[in-house]
Amino acid sequence: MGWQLVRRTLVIVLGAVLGGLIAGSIVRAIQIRDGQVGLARYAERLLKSEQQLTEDMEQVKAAVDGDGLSFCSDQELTLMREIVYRSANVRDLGRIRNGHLLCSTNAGRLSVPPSNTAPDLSIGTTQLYIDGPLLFSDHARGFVANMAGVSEVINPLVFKVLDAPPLFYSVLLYDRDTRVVVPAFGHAAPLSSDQVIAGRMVEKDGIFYLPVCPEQGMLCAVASESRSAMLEGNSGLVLGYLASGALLGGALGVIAVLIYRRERSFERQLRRAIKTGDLTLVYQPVVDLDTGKIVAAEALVRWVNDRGETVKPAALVSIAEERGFVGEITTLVLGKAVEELGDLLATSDFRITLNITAEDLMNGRFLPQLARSMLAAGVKARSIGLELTERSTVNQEAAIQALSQLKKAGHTVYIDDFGTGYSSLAYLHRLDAGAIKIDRVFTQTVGTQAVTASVVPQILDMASKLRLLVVVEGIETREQADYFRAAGSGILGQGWFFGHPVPAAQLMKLVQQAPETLLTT
Ligand SMILES: Nc1nc2c(ncn2[C@@H]2O[C@@H]3COP(=O)(O)O[C@H]4[C@@H](O)[C@H](n5cnc6c(=O)[nH]c(N)nc65)O[C@@H]4COP(=O)(O)O[C@H]3[C@H]2O)c(=O)[nH]1
Repeated sequence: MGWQLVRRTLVIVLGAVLGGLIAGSIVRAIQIRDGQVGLARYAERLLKSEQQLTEDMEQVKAAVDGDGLSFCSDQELTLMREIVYRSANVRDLGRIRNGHLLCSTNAGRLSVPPSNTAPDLSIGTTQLYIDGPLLFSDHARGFVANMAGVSEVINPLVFKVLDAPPLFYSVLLYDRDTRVVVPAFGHAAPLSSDQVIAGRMVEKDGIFYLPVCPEQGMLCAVASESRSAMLEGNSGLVLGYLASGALLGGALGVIAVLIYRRERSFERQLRRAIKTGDLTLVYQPVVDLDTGKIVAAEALVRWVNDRGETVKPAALVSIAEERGFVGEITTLVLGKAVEELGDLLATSDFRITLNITAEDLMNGRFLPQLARSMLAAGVKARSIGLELTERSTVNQEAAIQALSQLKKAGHTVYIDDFGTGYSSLAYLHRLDAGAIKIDRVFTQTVGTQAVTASVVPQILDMASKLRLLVVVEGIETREQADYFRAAGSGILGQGWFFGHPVPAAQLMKLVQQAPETLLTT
């Protein structure tokens, strides 16, 4: 009892821990997704700033180019100073002739033009210096764009306003012809030119980088944020998720324990019912379609549990199979069937069929038990057929061996629910089964347009070639009965049209009655 309590508590605790873990990973995934959405929004803002800078630089150049004043004159220098004063991004403005800077707003007219150094990047006629020397002081350096006729020094803090830790930016120069990308402003981004141009999110060393390059212009941007920063914050929400996950997991654990207990109690009740013989049998008539005579019956188990509920046989058989005691049900059914119908079987050609499982086939006890029961009741082997689903014969070699033993003993083996499994014709031949029971899904297609209807004639044809007895299951209408009667001779039918499963006494009465004119002439 103590151990059981420990086990149940463990299941619930495990459920809670698992639930917490699952919720935790869901929250993390949500946080990362939200973080990436935020990063994309930030990248858009960077792009807008880049566009503004590009437009500003172009307007400044156009204003100087078209000023109509004489080159580097006092009037032009005054105008250029006004332009710089008004510009948000340009900090110094100069005039270039023959590749040499001849005057600038900061330095005035230059008697000796400064010597030219190699640019970091040349795009068309524009030469770009990321960290170029500035004229107003020996140590001053900055971003310089020398265009045809005009030189512009850009405010190094132009993007600084966008720095919003934990979000960081990098602005890069982009030469579309050579597909080369060179970092210019902001933080370093360890991406190759191709990665930047591709514009797809990349994660490197725990940092997400989102590059964006506009369709035009010479600037690209990369927005970045670390994974850990994305996962930080909103701890209330995270804790909430974790707690609900743990709660849900715990609740699932409780449900699992309850289901287990229910199954255990179901199993206990069933075992008790088998011991006390509380399982009963009903028999469903099987009719020769040619004559309308009841020639056989299928034994079907029935159980009303402690609560007065009728339990479906498929459910109790599957629990018994799962827990390894289905053989006890087979033994009980065999004993009851022989006890209830032994006289009829011993004194006539009437047959019954019993459902058996793969476990019965393999356990080695079933066959001798069957033989003993028949001997005691004076029943011949051909009076007892055994039904096996295709599923039970999956273990091919063992099934073939077990089936051949049954056949040798004189029993007919029926492949139940035929057509719903995976038996190939060749396999069926190797199994050496004597009969097939065509599943009721095929019977239902008779008289309909269902595609499977076309399978029925093929099954019948194949059965006739292999000399297999055919029982058609689930006949519910006269039309279905007529169809199969017309389809060949010697076919047997079973279904509500001929009769529901009934207790033994009622079956005996039905068998003794003259065949009803169930079939049309
Ligand atoms: N819709 C429809 N159904 C019809 C008609 N005629 C008969 N049936 C139902 O179809 C099932 C035929 O049995 P099964 O294919 O061997 O399928 C059986 C069999 O596989 C298994 N079973 C029943 N009794 C036993 C048993 O004693 N041992 C074993 N191992 N399995 C059993 O449980 C399954 C279900 O049995 P049941 O619920 O008794 O359901 C029975 C029967 O009541 C019809 O015209 N229309």
